[in-house]
Amino acid sequence: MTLMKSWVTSANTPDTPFPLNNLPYGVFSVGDEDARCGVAIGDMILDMAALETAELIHLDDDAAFDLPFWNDVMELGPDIWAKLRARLHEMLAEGSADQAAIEPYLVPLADARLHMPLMVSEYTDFYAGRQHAQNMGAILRGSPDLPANWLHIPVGYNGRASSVVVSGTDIHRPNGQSKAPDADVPSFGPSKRLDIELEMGAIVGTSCEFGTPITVDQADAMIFGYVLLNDWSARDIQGWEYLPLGPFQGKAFGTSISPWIVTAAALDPFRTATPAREKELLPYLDSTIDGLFDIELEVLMQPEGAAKATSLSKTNYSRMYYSAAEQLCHHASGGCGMNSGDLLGSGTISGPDKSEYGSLMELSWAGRDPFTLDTGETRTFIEDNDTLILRGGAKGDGYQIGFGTCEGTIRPAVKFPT
Ligand SMILES: O=C(O)/C=C/C(=O)CC(=O)CC(=O)O
Ligand SMILES: [Ca+2]
Ligand SMILES: [Mg+2]
Repeated sequence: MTLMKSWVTSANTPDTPFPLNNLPYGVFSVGDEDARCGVAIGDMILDMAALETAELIHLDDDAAFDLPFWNDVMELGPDIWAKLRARLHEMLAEGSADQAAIEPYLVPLADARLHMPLMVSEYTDFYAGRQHAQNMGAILRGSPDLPANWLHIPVGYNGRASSVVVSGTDIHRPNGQSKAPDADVPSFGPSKRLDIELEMGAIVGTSCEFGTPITVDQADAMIFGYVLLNDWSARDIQGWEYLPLGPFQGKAFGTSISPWIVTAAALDPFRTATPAREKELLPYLDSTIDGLFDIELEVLMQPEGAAKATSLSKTNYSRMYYSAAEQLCHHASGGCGMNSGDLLGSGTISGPDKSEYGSLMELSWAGRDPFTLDTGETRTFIEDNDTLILRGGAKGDGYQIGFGTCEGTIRPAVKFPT
């Protein structure tokens, strides 16, 4: 696939994250105007609500775009998603007859504030990165051996939708209960081992009914798009609470996502197969599709006052063992209905080498091996006022499908009421 040219000339440069091939969906506002749906193109946002009012685009009998979320469009399903994308391509392509009519509805990205692009109905996080699972086993349980279920089940836990926030939202260091290895009793206070997890988030567009299982191929068709996702993790809280039921408060205080939903359609040229199966999966997890994507990912850290961020690691989404479609199929397999707006975290993405690790827990090996930033400072975990940044994009021939960044700054813990 090569660059599709647009009359929005900033969309034709090789380094823009938002060429005509991409067209990611976000929610934006300018000044004190209401937040509404927009589509990124080059360094501009196409104001979908204004286009709808001007009757230049029409999806449904109800307003679909003068809303601060994309859920109404997501619910309409793949045929309408394809029609919308085709209409956007037609309007924005070089030589389009619509150029003069559309031009007034472009807003500079630099003037806009970006909001959550969807209402997250529920959030589930998986554990599908093999290197990450082996590293966590080695660090926490003394052995890199995978749990007995891991090669058979996309392991996951139910997270919190209420604390999923858009990139740029500050996160307070959580207070919580933990127990130091040499302490007799637990204590309560600000986490001392605050971490990130580099993940992709898959967004469910169409629902499947309570009680109705789906195939992996059906699950894949339900996925509207993908975002970058940081599953902030308080390792000391997690380490004390997680047996026997898994993560709880250690991951409930915040999950950040990038502001643009990159559609499954835009990512289609970058599909890759899941890796060879070490153990054959049970038939309900069979599929005919390539469920992963070749998306290059990077983790960076920027301490307060530093002129630029330090790159900590680089990896690729195609490293995962299970695809989002397999995870969604497994999730629904027992009869659990999946809703439009469901967010599935891929699990932490770590490649085989240390330069590809997707958490500070792994990069500092549980704090034993500090790393050095470009400022000369060292870190094991996150300090107050550090900013953590995830970046990602799929690289085509002379263009890229970018996600924008997923970033957040850690602020000091709030004082607990006494
Ligand atoms: O191995 C463990 O005990 C813990 C693992 C995690 O914290 C990872 C988790 O949230 C799932 C993932 O992101 O892969
Ligand atoms: Ca996680
Ligand atoms: Mg969360």
